[in-house]
Amino acid sequence: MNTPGLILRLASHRQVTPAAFIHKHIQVISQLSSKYEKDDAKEKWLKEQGDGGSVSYARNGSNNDLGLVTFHHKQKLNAFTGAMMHDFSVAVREAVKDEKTRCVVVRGENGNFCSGGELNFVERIASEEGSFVMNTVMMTALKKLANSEKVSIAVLEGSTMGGASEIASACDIRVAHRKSKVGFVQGKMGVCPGWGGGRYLLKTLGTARAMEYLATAALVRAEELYKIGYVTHLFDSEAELTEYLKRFSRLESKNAFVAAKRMVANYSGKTRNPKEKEEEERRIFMSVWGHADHKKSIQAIRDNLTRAKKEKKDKK
Ligand SMILES: CC[C@H](C(=O)O)C(=O)SCCNC(=O)CCNC(=O)[C@H](O)C(C)(C)COP(=O)(O)OP(=O)(O)OC[C@H]1O[C@@H](n2cnc3c(N)ncnc32)[C@H](O)[C@@H]1OP(=O)(O)O
Repeated sequence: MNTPGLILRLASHRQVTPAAFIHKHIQVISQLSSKYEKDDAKEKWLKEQGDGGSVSYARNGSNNDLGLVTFHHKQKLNAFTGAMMHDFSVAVREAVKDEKTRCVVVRGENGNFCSGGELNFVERIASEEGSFVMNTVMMTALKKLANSEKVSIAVLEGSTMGGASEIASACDIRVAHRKSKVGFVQGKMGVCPGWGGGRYLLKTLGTARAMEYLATAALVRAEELYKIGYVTHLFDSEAELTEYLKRFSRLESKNAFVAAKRMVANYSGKTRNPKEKEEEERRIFMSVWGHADHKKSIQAIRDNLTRAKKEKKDKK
């Protein structure tokens, strides 16, 4: 069956959850939570669903500050299968604990990010158990990525569809090929964000635009997303993207780099009351102020000023 036909068939499964079913879902969730107590049982179940494709983690050879999480399923525009959701969780764990890197770049192979859930896999796991396992595993992976001390950068190319927009939104930064598009199309399949990315869609788009895009299954061009700040950089070539990514190696002090990420996360990620956020901000600041890097940087700036002043004097 071709893609549109399969999407229509899946959409006909749409089931609005009337209030009466809420109780059933609460019961079902508690039964499934005991059945799949450990995360690895859920990841194993997804791996067993197979269906091709993989996700890898590797350090970026030319720029060791960057760790690369790559989706491999080019014949289906990197659509995510169960095996890929399993691999994504493993790759994110490896990426966030890699002591050599500062950033995690998330990208699809072959010039395409990801076209969402792989339709045959999605159809096969269209059950309460499937929704619980997929949602829990992907939510855990996205939270790990968003809350890590690494700066995460999604490189959007070709199509980013449905659940893939949730991965992109969970990253700190989104850069996009000028001709790429993002489809907030979960509703077209009769569902809503289900990869645990709902909170990140709101955080990055704002309530009104998230509502508009999700309610209309909007397919949005990168240039529009750049205008609203969802995408912070547009690129037209691989060389330009490589140059852009080098910017994340400029800060000599890794301490200061991590503090910047923690400062941003403090006010955006966790739900804390303002007083706790201020105390966390102070703790973050005090972790870098007076640090060896701080003193070294003061001396470096002083040396630069002296050198610039001398050059100006010599020119006269
Ligand atoms: C809760 C989240 C939810 C979930 O988990 O399921 C979602 O992610 S909902 C979103 C699901 N994804 C989609 O609805 C996207 C479906 N694909 C398309 O709309 C188009 O493929 C598009 C716009 C991404 C690209 O169109 P284009 O014309 O450039 O390429 P083709 O359509 O010819 O696709 C090439 C090739 O890839 C196969 N393909 C693409 N997307 C999927 C997919 N999601 N699952 C399985 N296979 C996919 C497509 O069938 C073509 O294969 P071929 O064998 O050449 O026909």
